[in-house]
Amino acid sequence: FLHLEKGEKSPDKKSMMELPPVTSQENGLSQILRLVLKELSLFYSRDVNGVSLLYDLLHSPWLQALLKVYECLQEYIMKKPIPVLSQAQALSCEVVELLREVPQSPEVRELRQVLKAKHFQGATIKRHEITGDIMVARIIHGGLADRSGLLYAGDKLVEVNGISVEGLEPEQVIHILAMSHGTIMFKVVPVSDRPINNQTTVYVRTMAKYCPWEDPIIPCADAGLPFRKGEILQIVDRNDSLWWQARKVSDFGACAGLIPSNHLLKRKQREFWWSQPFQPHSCLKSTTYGEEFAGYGHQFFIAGFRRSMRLCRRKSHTSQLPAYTHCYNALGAPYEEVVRYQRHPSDKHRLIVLVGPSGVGVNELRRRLIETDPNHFQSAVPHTTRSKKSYEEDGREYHYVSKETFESLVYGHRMLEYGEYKGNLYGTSVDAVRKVLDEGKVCVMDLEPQSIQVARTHELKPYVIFIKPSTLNHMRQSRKNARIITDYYVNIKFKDEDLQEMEELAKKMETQFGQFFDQVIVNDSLQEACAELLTAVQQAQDEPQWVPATWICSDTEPP
Ligand SMILES: Nc1ncnc2c1ncn2[C@@H]1O[C@H](COP(=O)(O)OP(=O)(O)OP(=O)(O)O)[C@@H](O)[C@H]1O
Repeated sequence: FLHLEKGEKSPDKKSMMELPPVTSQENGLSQILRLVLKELSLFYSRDVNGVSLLYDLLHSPWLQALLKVYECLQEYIMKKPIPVLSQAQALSCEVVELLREVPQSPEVRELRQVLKAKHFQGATIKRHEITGDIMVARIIHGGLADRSGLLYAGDKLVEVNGISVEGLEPEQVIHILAMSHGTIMFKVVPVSDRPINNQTTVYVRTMAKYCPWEDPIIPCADAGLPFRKGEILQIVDRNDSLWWQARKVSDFGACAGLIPSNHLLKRKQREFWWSQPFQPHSCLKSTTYGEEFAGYGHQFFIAGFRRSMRLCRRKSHTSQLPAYTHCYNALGAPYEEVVRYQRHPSDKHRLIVLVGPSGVGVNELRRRLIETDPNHFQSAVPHTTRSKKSYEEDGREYHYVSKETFESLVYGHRMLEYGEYKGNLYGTSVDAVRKVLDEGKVCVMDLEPQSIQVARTHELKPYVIFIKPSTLNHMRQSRKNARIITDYYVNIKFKDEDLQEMEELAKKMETQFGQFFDQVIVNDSLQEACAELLTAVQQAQDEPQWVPATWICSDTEPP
């Protein structure tokens, strides 16, 4: 289907010798076929056994098309050295007409689409700024042109299907291609220095979303690769400093598409990315906080299930504090280089972080996970500046520290997350998490999404699971008997607006922090969500996962 003619090169003499002798058009196979069909038609009406079958077979359009193509190719060989493009064009039209009535196989349909795609055969064209020539701007990795190995970026386009492209606008050339049926022939003058792509491929996680059709500066939107936040891309070509080529690891069969380079995307980000500030959850706005909750009413005590921790998060002033500034720095990198990592059985476990809007069931799921095997799963013991109660034990419910000690932990960046509640400070330290991991256990904690960045370190290698609410209708059913934990004394039923708020907040969290989520679990049926959580946690520990390259090799440069 794709014929590429390069410059003025004559046909290969050796291949000519090996071909059967030339048949002239008049005595050609089509002529013989016509005669045979004429003979057969005489017997057709007499109902001679098998004649109708033979007639239909020889009369089929595909056989006639095949003969036509064969004869025409013989003709081209005769008229050496230059193939006759006008004839080729006429031939392709005739053959297409012949085959038009024949139902097409899916493969033929697909091929037609490829051939008619706006970035023809996986290449883009542009007008040379100085000479005005139509040039091949880039070859799309894995596309038809790339696989043919015949077209290169920088080749000058001279003719398309016999029509000179001199003086034409690139759009007009595309129009000719779009109007062409079947075979498309290009006449090109090859670029003198063919580029060699000797770059190593790099894998990245996208930290922003991108839609080529909404990008006014992309050279060819049809050749663009749209992506969501958090997708893993394989970057296959970085020759152009502004436009790279990449493909999704989730769709390896597809050919590559254009994506803005790191440099370009950063520039764009400065213009319009992350313009919406994160809205903190307001579910508890009108709640009067009571006494903090201890023990959570369960048979055994699990550290880290402090209601005060969750309540103070919502009132926290964390974004003003130094520990949280990393978050904004990291958002500046549009692509994060990633590598495949599988924890060695002798390595420490990865930290499991659960994230979700208030009331979605983060703590319920965490508690149930720990209950499945309390010797294997554990929470980290938080710190607090409030005084110890008579029934409490230092290092079990909390680490009880002075305000000065707590603040020194904060300013020393030792706190993963912290906040103030009723005049006391509460927080979880890196050391508390490390203690669980050092004991060979899996540390499971919940974090506000703004704090994920702080936990994303080479040491903790957090695996982040987003707990997502199901649809409103489902939640109205499933949360009938559930209680929102807002206060020590009053556990109120979920109202419709609480559920709506949960849904809205979940959307915002996904939009703003979705790039950090390794897994998303919809908490519809508690039992199913628990089973999914257990599987996800096991996969995080025992199966290969994409992690930032800096966690594995500390000297990795950003792509
Ligand atoms: N899938 C579910 N089906 C029914 N009830 C659920 C489900 N998930 C959680 N719940 C209930 O919803 C209530 C709130 O859950 P939970 O306390 O775990 O929320 P949370 O995400 O930790 O939010 P917060 O931090 O505000 O407490 C609890 O009563 C819990 O038992």
